[in-house]
Amino acid sequence: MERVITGKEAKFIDEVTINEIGIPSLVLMEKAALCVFNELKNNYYNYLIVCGSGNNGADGVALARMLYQNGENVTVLLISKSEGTTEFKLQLDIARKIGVEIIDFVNEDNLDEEYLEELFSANDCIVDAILGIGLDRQVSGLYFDIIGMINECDSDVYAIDIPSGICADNGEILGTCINATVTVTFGEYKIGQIAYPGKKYVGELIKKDIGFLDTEEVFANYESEDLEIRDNYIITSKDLELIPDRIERSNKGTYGKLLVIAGSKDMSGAAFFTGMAAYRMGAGLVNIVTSYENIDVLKDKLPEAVFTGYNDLRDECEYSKIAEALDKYDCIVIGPGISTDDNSAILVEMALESGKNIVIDADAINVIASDERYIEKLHENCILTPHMGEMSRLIKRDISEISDSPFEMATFFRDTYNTTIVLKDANTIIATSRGDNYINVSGNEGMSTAGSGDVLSGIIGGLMCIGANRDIVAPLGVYIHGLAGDYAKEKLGSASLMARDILENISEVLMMKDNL
Ligand SMILES: NC(=O)C1=CN([C@@H]2O[C@H](COP(=O)(O)OP(=O)(O)OC[C@H]3O[C@@H](n4cnc5c(N)ncnc54)[C@H](OP(=O)(O)O)[C@@H]3O)[C@@H](O)[C@H]2O)[C@@H](O)CC1
Ligand SMILES: [K+]
Repeated sequence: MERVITGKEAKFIDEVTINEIGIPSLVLMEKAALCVFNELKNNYYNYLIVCGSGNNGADGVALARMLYQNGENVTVLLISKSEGTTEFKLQLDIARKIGVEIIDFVNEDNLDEEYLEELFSANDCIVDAILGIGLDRQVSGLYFDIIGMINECDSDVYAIDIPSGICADNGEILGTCINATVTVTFGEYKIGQIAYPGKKYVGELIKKDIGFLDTEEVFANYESEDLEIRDNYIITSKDLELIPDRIERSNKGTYGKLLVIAGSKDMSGAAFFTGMAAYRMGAGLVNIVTSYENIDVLKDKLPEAVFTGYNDLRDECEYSKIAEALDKYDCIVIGPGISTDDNSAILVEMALESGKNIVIDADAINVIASDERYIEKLHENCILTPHMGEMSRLIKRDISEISDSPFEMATFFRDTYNTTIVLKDANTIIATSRGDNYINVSGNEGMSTAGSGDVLSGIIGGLMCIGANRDIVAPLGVYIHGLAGDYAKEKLGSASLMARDILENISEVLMMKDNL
């Protein structure tokens, strides 16, 4: 896994590197500018570097100097009214002395909108050095207009560190933002580059090491009074190694027993997808608990499973049959297609009281949302997997409020109920009961299709079942699900992609792990 940091955490790492270790700010800046220069040199005819007057702008001016000294056509456009940081003033002074062409838009009265539009389209590469991680308020006025004009022209746009206007802390767009072709960032990825809506505007994201002190060392050894460090990560393909290996001399008992409580009248598909996904992940034995009428059809589709049927759980004999199964099995998935009737409420209560590792999905979430009694029973071994609608019912907030700040909502829920939550969205946020947060980076738009969520709950259940580390099963499962969807998209395109295709490509992901 790789760390993803907020803008404030990035600033803290800057400060420790500069003030505690003694690496001068200008040395870091020179390296930052050099990294962008190496991406750009000899690739375009004319470069326009649009600069604010913070250190992001200073990076831009340093880059202009490097391009100029490499014999390229480069112009700097200054758009800030303020004098700027010490580094900015110094970079500007050097650039002027060396002979870089500099247009000071704010202080020249004869430059108008038409002039600017011509200037933007005359340059085939525009570099956005307006605002970086120091953005701290809504973008308005001249900055707003200029960002709009840059987005209108056809030139390639390279953003230094982060496209101007995106909040590095959470991906929010503060009024407007640059729509970048490429973003070159320094040190660690920032949340704003990975999380929607910011992610949409980052283009190709390139991360460069410019010599900051190691992040883990900074967070472990230095304290900041006004900064609460959060453990935010992304899962990458290297983490597939965390899927437990098959053992040569083993039997089905080695790979665990999973109870899948899924499906109700007319909803047998959900039980199939969840059970099959768990088997594809390598689960040893899956027992599907479902209403009696589903069993014949499921036996036909998934003969590898065993089945426990029920009709009415107020019947003592049926109740104790489920209680016995709950007792015998290692972990549980509950919810896909179970409906929200009285039987489901009884099943949810029994599952929660078992204290086992449990994935809670779909209608089981709706049952929990319907009565305070259940939400209080959540515990650290639960993984809830709501989509936006289910989350809205769960925490009684509007969907729009949740989708504007999914990160805050997921972490709030985890902090309140000490449970793991997987908030499903274009980039799913996972807040684990251990206190780590993950932003998922795999998957695609084709996966918004019926049954996709059932497959996810089966993958996470399967991972639990084969003994993957409890703290990692949720983010790793979400990543595997997305990757299986990406394999499916490669073969079928996104419009035709169905839940069964995600299922069929789980094995591609596991083979990828074997080839690491
Ligand atoms: N040694 C280092 O530190 C290194 C730093 N590096 C680079 O520095 C960047 C961070 O630099 P930074 O901290 O100076 O902030 P930055 O992003 O330039 O913005 C601050 C300026 O923007 C202004 N401003 C803010 N919001 C605004 C708005 N909505 N609309 C208009 N103006 C707004 C704010 O104005 P003020 O509040 O002063 O009026 C201030 O002038 C980082 O992303 C990386 O590129 C690298 O070189 C590596 C070494
Ligand atoms: K920028």
